[in-house]
Amino acid sequence: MTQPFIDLADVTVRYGAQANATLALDRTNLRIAQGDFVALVGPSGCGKSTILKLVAGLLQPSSGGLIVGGRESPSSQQSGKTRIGLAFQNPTMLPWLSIRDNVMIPLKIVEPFRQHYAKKKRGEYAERAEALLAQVGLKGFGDKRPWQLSGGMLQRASLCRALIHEPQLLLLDEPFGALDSFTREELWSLTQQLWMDKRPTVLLVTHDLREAAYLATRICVMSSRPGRILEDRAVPFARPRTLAMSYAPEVSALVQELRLRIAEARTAADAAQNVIALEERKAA
Ligand SMILES: Nc1ncnc2c1ncn2[C@@H]1O[C@H](COP(=O)(O)OP(=O)(O)OP(=O)(O)O)[C@@H](O)[C@H]1O
Repeated sequence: MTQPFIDLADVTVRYGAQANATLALDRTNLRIAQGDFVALVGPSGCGKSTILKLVAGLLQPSSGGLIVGGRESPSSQQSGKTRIGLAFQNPTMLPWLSIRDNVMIPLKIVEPFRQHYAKKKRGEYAERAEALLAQVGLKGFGDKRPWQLSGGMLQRASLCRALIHEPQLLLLDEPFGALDSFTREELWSLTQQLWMDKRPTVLLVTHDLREAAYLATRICVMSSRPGRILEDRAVPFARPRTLAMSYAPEVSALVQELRLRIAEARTAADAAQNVIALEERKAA
């Protein structure tokens, strides 16, 4: 890989005061090239969202080096230089705004869009929001309020909001986790389409291994906390991938291998925890 777009070099993150800090990441390394689609999977609490927060500039590493968008260590001010789109499991929409205005929020905040927002661009931006809403199947819903939409529709709108400012980097934290399986699979296709159109760099946190195999070009499996990348797998399947392909034997085999790897990581962590508990009981 030439200059990576994202580079975590021996990154350690501790939460809380030194005496009883939680070690979330321990000398974690992860390099991602521009335009790549990387899925982070691993046991619950292993530090996946912590990596997303670091990359978003919401959190600083306790030690180690961090490059985002080719620049070092993004603070919340610096991360403004890389346009970032975010979508989470529960899309938070401002209830007093229409869906269109919710989708347009990044354009009110992120430069260079912000300086044009109040002037002539307002109408142009509204058209852009409408076009994106139509692309995700929400044509005609721009005037509705968030409470008038289903969970799946809100998640589609939240993807539009994440993409409206044409981010170079898209951070997705279990964005489809709360949806029924039909809606989830529809949104996988949509996400693949949106990624293929604009090719942002994507970092997806998910517990769904079939989702990771369908969407990602690489899947990184993390160890139990403190998290490290245990395995970095290329996902070689041709694009555009279809839902039928996600049930193909080679995809199922990959999913099964990843499942076993995560189960091993959890068992190793449980065993280590038992040893610590035994030592503590002996010492007491
Ligand atoms: N603000 C915080 N203060 C203290 N501990 C935290 C904080 N945020 C996260 N942690 C702890 O750090 C560890 C990693 O958390 P993180 O949310 O990154 O894990 P995760 O892999 O995303 O979990 P999940 O899959 O359950 O969403 C967990 O043990 C968590 O309890």
